[in-house]
Amino acid sequence: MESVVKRSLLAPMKTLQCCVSGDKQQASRSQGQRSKVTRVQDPRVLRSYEAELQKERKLREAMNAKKNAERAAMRAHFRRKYQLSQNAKDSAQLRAVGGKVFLSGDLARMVRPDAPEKDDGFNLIRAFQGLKFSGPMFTGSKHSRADKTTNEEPCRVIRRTDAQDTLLFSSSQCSVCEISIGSMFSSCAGSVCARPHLCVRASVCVRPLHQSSRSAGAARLFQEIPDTGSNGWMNLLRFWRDGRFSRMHKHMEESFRRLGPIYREHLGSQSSVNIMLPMDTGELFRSEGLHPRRMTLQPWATHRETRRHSKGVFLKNGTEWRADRLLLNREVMVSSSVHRFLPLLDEVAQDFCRSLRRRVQADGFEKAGQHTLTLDPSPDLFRFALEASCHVLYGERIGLFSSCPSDESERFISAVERMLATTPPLLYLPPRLLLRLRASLWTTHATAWDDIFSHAEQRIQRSYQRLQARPSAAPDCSFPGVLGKLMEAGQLSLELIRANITELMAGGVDTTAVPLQFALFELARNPDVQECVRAQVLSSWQQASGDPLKALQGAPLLKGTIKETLRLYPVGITVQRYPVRDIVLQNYHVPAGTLVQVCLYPLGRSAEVFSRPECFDPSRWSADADAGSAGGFRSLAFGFGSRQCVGRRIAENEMQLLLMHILRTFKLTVSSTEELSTKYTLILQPECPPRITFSTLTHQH
Ligand code: HEM
Repeated sequence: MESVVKRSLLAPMKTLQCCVSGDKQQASRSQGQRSKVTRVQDPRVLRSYEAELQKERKLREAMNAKKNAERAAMRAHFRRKYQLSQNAKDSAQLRAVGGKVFLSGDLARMVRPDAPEKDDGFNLIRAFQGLKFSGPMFTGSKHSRADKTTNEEPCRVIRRTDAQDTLLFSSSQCSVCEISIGSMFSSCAGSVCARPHLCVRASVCVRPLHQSSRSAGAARLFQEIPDTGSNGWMNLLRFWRDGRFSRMHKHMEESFRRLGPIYREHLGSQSSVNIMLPMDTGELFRSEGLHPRRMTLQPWATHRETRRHSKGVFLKNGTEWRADRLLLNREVMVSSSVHRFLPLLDEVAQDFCRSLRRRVQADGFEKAGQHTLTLDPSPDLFRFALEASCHVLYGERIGLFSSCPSDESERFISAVERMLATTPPLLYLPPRLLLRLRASLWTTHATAWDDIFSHAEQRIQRSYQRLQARPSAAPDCSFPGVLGKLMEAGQLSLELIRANITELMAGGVDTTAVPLQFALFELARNPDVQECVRAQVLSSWQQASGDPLKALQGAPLLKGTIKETLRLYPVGITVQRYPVRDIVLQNYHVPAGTLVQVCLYPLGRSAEVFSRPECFDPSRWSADADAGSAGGFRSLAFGFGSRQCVGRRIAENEMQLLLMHILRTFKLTVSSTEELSTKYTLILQPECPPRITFSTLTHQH
């Protein structure tokens, strides 16, 4: 019997081997042999084995196709994310499995990091996931007007009903996968489904992450959300009359106290839904779409349009924004770029401290070898921030710590201040009215921007000439600044480089100089905290042997100090988004396209979100302490997702490095530990800059 089986199997096995190895000669040889063998074998036995082999082959092919499709789906996902052209092979591999790909746990998590565990890291993969996980199609709700206008249709990832850790890639209209599988879903009524693993509605029923979406059926009407007054123009008049713009953050805090965790506000031409709780922010974040949009700063946009300047990432939207943003990320957000500019920031921070030390020694009073001087550090901090920005962006120092800094720089600093202060009152007027409004407010605003542009223009010209003059034969390896890198890359037109660099300049000075004032004040009025941070800084600095990156990594309390400062004094008091699908917040239905603002000032001071919110405690952000807390969406000063602050890495490192060197050099004290009054001028700042006492440490470390 054994010999019969062996003989009958031998030929087909050989044929198969030859097919796999591509050995034609051997294949034809074995064909010959087979004809010999089959002549002597029972054809029924042979057919049955051949059928078995055929089945096996099909199974293997199906498994291979599945694996290929899995890889193709991942490749397609990243291609779309990084805006690379699609690949026909990937599409074919996806088509081979009918557009269905079940991703295993790790891969699924890569494309769908539902709830960001950490809210402070920039992760290209996470930030540009660009995937929608639910939407009207999935929740069964009707498409809203705004939904129809949106032309984004990213891949959909749906949680399966029958598997805990598996995701189904579907692609009904997906431009990546190019496969139409609409029919797969259309026949299903949802409740009784022959193919529950393919049923969209069934998937939604078990989505565990969108608590609020689950209650969508019972959600209350949008109009039922409490508001602060239904007439936007009356409200705007009241704001102007009472000068309430400068107390916007307090107004928000008070409105939440009065109306609960969600309310609507109508101001002039703008209406918004205001929220603050992390669970609502999470829901908003998940619905921001591939091209997240913020509220347009209309006065800024009108300036660009009337002066015929291009817009940079701050003012752009859609695919244009994304294209510029990906190029900027490469130069300022990814870790290789941080390595490039960190030494430049460190150099400026060290120079600042040396110059301040000289001044304290020269002008302060001395006791037992310790020099002490009380001063308002804000003008110096503005100069520091400008010097640091220019060094990173243009690759050149502008000498602001010298005894007579240039008028040009002082003019720039004052222009940014004027531009910021005149923005909020102009923010809620329609653009046409802005243009007609030849009032001094608009003129002040527009000319402030003109000054900012002309400063940037001069710097750009200078850097351009410097780059041109670099000998091409022996290329200078030094970092040419972000501007130089963008020029070298040659992917953005000069006009777009100018637009973006000007925005980076305008956005990069006050935003860091002001939190530094608050940080110094809080460290000075919390001496125990100051000592803790200093102890960590000194030990880390010693171990890092002058390497700024290592020094920062070894002193996480510095990062905690910045996060804690921005919790209490967020530079921008809101982060705004227009959800691309209908969502449910606090059990109210919020249609797609509604302006939703996360109010950071009330969030940072909420006892519901932070324990002892009034305490300045950098250690609350340490990994251990944070792990026990309610999770993400609590530290949002830089915004979130792919549209988060593009200058974040510059800002964080710049501020941490300066604090590090100040703590190594000085002891900080304040005469009064009273709360600082704050005002809102597009950014949150102290009403009166705090005076800080700097005392030199006897042994500088
Ligand atoms: C403590 C310092 C800073 C804070 C708190 C801050 C905060 C923010 C916030 C909240 C946003 C909106 C993000 C969102 O919508 O999710 C933003 C956007 C932006 N920031 Fe910052 N920022 C800071 C420093 C900087 C610096 C130093 C620069 C330039 C070097 C900069 C340039 C920008 C730009 C260009 C955008 C627009 C990004 C986009 O729309 O793609 N910021 N910033």
